[in-house]
Amino acid sequence: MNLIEANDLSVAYGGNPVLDGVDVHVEAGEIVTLVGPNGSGKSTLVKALLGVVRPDRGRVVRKPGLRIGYVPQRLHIDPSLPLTVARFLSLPVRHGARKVEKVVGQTGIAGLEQRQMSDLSGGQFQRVLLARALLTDPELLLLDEPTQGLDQPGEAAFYRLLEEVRQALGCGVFLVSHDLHVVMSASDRVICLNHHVCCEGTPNVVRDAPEYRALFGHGTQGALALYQHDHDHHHHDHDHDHGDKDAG
Ligand SMILES: Nc1ncnc2c1ncn2[C@@H]1O[C@H](COP(=O)(O)OP(=O)(O)OP(=O)(O)O)[C@@H](O)[C@H]1O
Repeated sequence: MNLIEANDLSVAYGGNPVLDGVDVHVEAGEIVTLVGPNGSGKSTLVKALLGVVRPDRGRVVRKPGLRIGYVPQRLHIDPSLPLTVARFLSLPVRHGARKVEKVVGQTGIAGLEQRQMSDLSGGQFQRVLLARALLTDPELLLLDEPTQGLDQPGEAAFYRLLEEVRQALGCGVFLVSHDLHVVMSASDRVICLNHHVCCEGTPNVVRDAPEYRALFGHGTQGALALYQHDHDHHHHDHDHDHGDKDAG
């Protein structure tokens, strides 16, 4: 059963169509990545899934009682406002100490609890946002460009963390990325959006799809290879086919 699905979803702002007949779904335990150029409607789709944007046509169906953990695209915290990580994690709802400790461990932010939010690095900040989203035991994590502003190793580390969380919780993950980089191969499914769904499938299928190439060109292949290489401890030569297929 799908955790969430959008059926024939259309949204227009002031007569400008932003989403046009979009169908997407997320099942339990899968990581689905939404890619698309700037302004293609990715955040609008996330907001529609969250229920904060009302569609003009179509509808969003959630599994009854679905618990969603949301990690926003950005969150500005006034640096003059004293706010420790521990306090931030207790907003808007205070959770039990054991629960907090578990999530803090899961997201690798132990030791940061008494630090000011405004003093955190970009990668630490994103992990804290993820930790807060995890405190509600989400069945679905919705993340809108969670690695914005991180360098490529930071981004790769964040996606590995997401994979671990998915494994540990069995939750579905729906995340937005506009730059692709390392994200694609961490996904079970990639959906390429440009107001409508241009193409979707496994990372490799989408990477090779003409609709995707038309939008993004060929520039991301290197990044995809880099990520795969990163996970592949047996081979250090990734310039060539390993030839395994020809064996026998
Ligand atoms: N509340 C709003 N009122 C009017 N126009 C809006 C509103 N929200 C978004 N838009 C417009 O809708 C279009 C899609 O915006 P959206 O934020 O969904 O795109 P995106 O794919 O997430 O973009 P980016 O990659 O730049 O974050 C843009 O042209 C944007 O200016």
